[in-house]
Amino acid sequence: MSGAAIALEGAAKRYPGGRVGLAGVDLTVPAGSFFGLLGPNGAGKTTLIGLLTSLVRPDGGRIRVFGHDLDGDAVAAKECMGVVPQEVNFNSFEPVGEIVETQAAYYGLTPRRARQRAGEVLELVGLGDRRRQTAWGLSGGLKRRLMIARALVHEPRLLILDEPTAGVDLEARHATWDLLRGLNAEGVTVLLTTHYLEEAEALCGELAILDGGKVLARGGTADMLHGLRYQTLVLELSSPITEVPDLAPAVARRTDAWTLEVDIPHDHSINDLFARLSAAEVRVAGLRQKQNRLESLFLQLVGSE
Ligand SMILES: Nc1ncnc2c1ncn2[C@@H]1O[C@H](COP(=O)(O)OP(=O)(O)OP(=O)(O)O)[C@@H](O)[C@H]1O
Repeated sequence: MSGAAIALEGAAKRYPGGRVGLAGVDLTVPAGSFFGLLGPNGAGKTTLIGLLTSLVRPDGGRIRVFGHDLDGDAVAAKECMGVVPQEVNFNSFEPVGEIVETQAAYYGLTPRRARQRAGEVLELVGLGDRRRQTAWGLSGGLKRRLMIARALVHEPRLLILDEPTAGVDLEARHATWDLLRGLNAEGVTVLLTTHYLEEAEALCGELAILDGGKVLARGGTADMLHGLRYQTLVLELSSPITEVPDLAPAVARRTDAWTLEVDIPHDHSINDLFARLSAAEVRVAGLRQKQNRLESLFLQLVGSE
């Protein structure tokens, strides 16, 4: 598949009170890609999704979905996309099957086709046997999956998910990852926002990093993460030191007699660091990461602006 699933040109949003949601963003999401939007709180990710789904009115710019302009051809654009919002937004007292069938009716499916299609998508997300239950009893992870099933009912070519695994347990997260990978392998373009770097790394072939309503960086995930030059570890020592050991290529700083901060290059192994510490007779009682990798990535990008 070629061409753009999403093309933003100068997409801008300023909220009442002056807060910048998006500051004139140009961004292309290729058809068939698995694309991640990353950024700290307030970066503009939800605003971007809001503009795509017409929940937020733009102040300027042009947005096209598979070539359909959201301004003039919104119905065609919306038929191409399925949306999974951040918050659960179905009636939990309704049966699972009806939640999906009602959505199908919005897209003009006949009742018979809606029932059939609901069965297919519920089966796909692992809720085939819950059709007659109310959504009330579903776990947080299964509620998200129900929203994915609902978003897929009209067979969209583009699936947009706002933090699809926020707050769900590890097992449910991995099940959702497998589901999304499968959809993408079948040709569905996937755009998601996430706070989890490991989620972006596990799923997304391409990333855009947003901050302050602007795209700070965009590229292939592997290339972007290669830009993470080092990670910083804080080592608590079991005996005090007076001199900073030479741990090259890692670089150590003494915070106090019992604490070392060590910058290790991303391609350097922790085992090697420990071998060097041991050779320097530095004994380590505990270790933690000073920043997580996502924070480091933001800091490096903001620092290099
Ligand atoms: N309805 C609103 N009214 C006023 N300001 C808003 C509104 N929605 C968002 N903003 C502001 O716009 C900026 C971008 O917010 P947005 O929610 O798009 O960021 P985000 O990257 O999705 O953040 P999060 O990860 O916390 O969801 C922030 O400064 C936010 O405070």
